[in-house]
Amino acid sequence: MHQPKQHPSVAYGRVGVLLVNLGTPDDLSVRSVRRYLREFLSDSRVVEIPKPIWWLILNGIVLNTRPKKSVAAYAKIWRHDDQESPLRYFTRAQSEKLATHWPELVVDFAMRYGNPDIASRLDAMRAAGCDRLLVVPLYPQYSATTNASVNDAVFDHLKTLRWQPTVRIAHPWYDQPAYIDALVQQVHAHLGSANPAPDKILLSFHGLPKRSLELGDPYYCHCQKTGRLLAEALGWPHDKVLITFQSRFGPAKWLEPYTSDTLADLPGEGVKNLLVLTPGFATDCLETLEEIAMEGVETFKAAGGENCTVLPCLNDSEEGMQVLNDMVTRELAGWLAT
Ligand SMILES: C=CC1=C(C)c2cc3[nH]c(cc4nc(cc5[nH]c(cc1n2)c(C)c5CCC(=O)O)C(CCC(=O)O)=C4C)c(C)c3C=C
Ligand SMILES: [Fe+2]
Ligand SMILES: [Fe+2]
Repeated sequence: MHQPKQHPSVAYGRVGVLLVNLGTPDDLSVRSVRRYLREFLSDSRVVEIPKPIWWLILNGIVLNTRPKKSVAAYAKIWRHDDQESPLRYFTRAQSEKLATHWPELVVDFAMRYGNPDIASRLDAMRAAGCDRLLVVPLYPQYSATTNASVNDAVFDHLKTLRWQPTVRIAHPWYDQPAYIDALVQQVHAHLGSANPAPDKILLSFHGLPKRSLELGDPYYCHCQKTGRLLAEALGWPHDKVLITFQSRFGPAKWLEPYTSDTLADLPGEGVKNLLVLTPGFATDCLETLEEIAMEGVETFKAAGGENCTVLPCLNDSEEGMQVLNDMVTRELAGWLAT
């Protein structure tokens, strides 16, 4: 008997939320770190040097020298009990708490570089019946190097699908009241117990090549706006809230001032007690736990600084989850109404 062609047996009608963070090595081997760095640094959204020249530098120098140093740095912050890096641990935790808060949604997480990869998670959400998908690049401030790169990877995979989900990309939340509020709550909680009170607050954001700003990347301006709104919400004068940029990579000029220079200069300018936040990172990672909370604090103290507290990223804290829940509420408002 003639069998009608089966409709693909996909349940449908569900809404998915996919959190996407940067990526991180799978383990502490040089091999894993090299693989992750190769994928990361081969992305033309991240390194904009002409391909043939960069290929020679990347394969000739960077991937032969950097992985060993990076392994040593990751080893200082690795979560051995959880067998993963802080970045993946906290992203997983955010995803799990979001899923608990939104039982009607399919919530998952992916990494732009490394595992779990975006393509496999998109397939899993499709198989779970999601025909609408909210992709959340986990960066409060938009940059082409991060957000646009996530979008590239998502749409590269969607290109392979016949039945694509309806896709929405979360708007960056650098100026959202819930985000500024979460940072204010964190600072107030610290000030309540800080003795002595900090002379200044330093907001350290991940850097970018200065050229990105000149070419129109809004990241620098988003960082400045976060800083201004936070200072206003705290009622602190603007010169007491400093904005600096960390994690410079390579010989080009990056966004200034550099965090490391500022940390070395502040004690000489009379700032002995400092509070540091890294509000550009949704989760703690190598760049916050090692570069700032370890190396940065050491730099400040070696220059004569007395107290330097580095607050954790919002991570899966109550304040952090409020930011994500608020963002999902706003993004899905249209979909849930239909
Ligand atoms: C080479 C250029 C880089 C650009 C541009 C860049 C932008 C950028 N990165 C983040 C967030 C993170 N970066 C992290 C690590 C990291 N970043 C670079 C380079 C660039 N980043 C490198 C080479 C590394 C690896 C560090 C090392 O091996 O020493 C991380 C931490 C990852 C982890 O596993 O913990 C984050 C997070 C943002 C937000 C950004 C642009 C705004
Ligand atoms: Fe980076
Ligand atoms: Fe770094």
